[in-house]
Amino acid sequence: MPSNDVLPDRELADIPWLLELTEQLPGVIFQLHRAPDGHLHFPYLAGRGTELNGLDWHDLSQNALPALERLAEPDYPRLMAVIERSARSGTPIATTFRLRLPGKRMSWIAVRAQPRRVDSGTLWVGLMIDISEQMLEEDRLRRLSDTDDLTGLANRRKLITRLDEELSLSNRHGLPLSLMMLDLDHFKSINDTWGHLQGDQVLRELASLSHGILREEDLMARLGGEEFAVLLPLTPESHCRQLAERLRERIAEHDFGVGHGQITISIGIAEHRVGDSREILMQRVDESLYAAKDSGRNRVMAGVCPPESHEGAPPR
Ligand SMILES: Nc1nc2c(ncn2[C@@H]2O[C@H](COP(=O)(O)OP(=O)(O)OP(=O)(O)O)[C@@H](O)[C@H]2O)c(=O)[nH]1
Repeated sequence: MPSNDVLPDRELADIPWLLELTEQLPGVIFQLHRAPDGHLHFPYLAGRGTELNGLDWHDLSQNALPALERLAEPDYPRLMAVIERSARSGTPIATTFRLRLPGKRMSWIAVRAQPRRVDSGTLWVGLMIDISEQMLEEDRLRRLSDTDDLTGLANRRKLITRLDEELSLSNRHGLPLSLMMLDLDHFKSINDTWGHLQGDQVLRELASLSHGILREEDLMARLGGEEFAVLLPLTPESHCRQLAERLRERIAEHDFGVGHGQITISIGIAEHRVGDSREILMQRVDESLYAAKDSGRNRVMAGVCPPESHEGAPPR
């Protein structure tokens, strides 16, 4: 191998050096060939990334299928569509996919490849690199930025993102969608009497208690302070009200360690009206919550109902 790291001349004598270099690459460089009948194979594969258990790279030089069969379920049709599009349009492939190899967790792979038309079909030259660590880190950061530190619930940011998605589904398909906003009653006096740390513990317990009552597809978020919201997809207001009453009761009954019956919540609810914006829905829920506070706390109120039906839960 030459002593410097720049290839001096492209002479035949340099080929062993080049081969050694490619074998050491922390990834895979490849040629992928697609015949007119769709058959795919890798005429050339090199790099340290080829040392993957469970795949025989010699077989892949005849047929790419054993590698494609290792793709994660949704990635297979997507990658095949990307390859087809690239072959048709002559545009490069630039995508990521997940590959499952025996004895290993799912690996995230990034691929870049340039196509070229050849007599026998299409030939890509490209590279693949394992980006699993980077994806894990991105996932961790995304979770952090979506999560409320104290309670582990979603934060306002996450709620807004999910709410916008659900609103668009609801508007498109006329599906019911309800929103609940809940706020601890007289929480300041809990903090003043028991201290902020105990107050924090109450918030955490309230979060886990409520979380246990909700369905998998519901999203509970802490909006800040002692205010929470629950997004309930596919839920009309009548069901939302039942759930809110259950929550309210469960919390009023629970022993938070700060004196029995001291922790109660007020809840405002509203069902989305198709065509309304997110702001309008949130404003309606907010108004319901304030109405619940104004009319005595420890109760559930819905803005669209006449005031007399807004009374708190019937005595138990
Ligand atoms: N322990 C704790 N307290 C918090 C946190 N965030 C906000 N608070 C407290 O929550 C209290 C909210 O007080 P207020 O806005 O007056 O409301 P409230 O006392 O609950 O009264 P109502 O909502 O009108 O029933 C304040 O004492 C805040 O310091 C937190 O993260 N931890």
